[in-house]
Amino acid sequence: MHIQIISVGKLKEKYLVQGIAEYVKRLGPYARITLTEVPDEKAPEVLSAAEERQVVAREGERILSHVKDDAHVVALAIGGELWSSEELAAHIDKLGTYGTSHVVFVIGGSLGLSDAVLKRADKKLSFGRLTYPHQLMRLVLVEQIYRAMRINRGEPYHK
Ligand SMILES: C[S@@+](CC[C@H](N)C(=O)[O-])C[C@H]1O[C@@H](n2cnc3c(N)ncnc32)[C@H](O)[C@@H]1O
Repeated sequence: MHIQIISVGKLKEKYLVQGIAEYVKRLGPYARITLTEVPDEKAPEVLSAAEERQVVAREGERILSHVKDDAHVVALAIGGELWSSEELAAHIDKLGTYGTSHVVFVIGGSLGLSDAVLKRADKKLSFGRLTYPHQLMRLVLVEQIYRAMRINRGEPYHK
């Protein structure tokens, strides 16, 4: 299975770069993982609501330009469905069983995801009602994908 993670902005923090690289390495035997970073829209700190919508829409267009038509898209959204790790594992397993070979996880930028991206998403997944910084979210997500793969293979991992 090809798992692609699309996120907004260049990852800068060294500890996040290293943590993500570690989980991508661990995921090697389970799936092909690709990380796609789209540029964030440069904007002043203070924006009107209309300007914020424009920023999010532009970032959304960049995200969607990397989404293939046949890909199954899971958008990370605070208001999305709440799944356990086992439910995420079961979802990925089911996709593989029914022949989906390309799964895309999408993480928004600091202002979130556009309506167009949310509309394209096949699933909206919430990691709870807390707001995570978008760069940290990438590390949390790769760990959960790794956990899901271990669950699906029946392999031991931290409870
Ligand atoms: C800083 S958050 C954006 C906050 C923005 N106000 C919103 O409501 O989407 C950046 C991105 O990280 C992801 N994210 C942050 N917290 C999340 C959570 N609890 N569950 C799922 N995704 C989350 C989402 O993809 C979000 O677009």
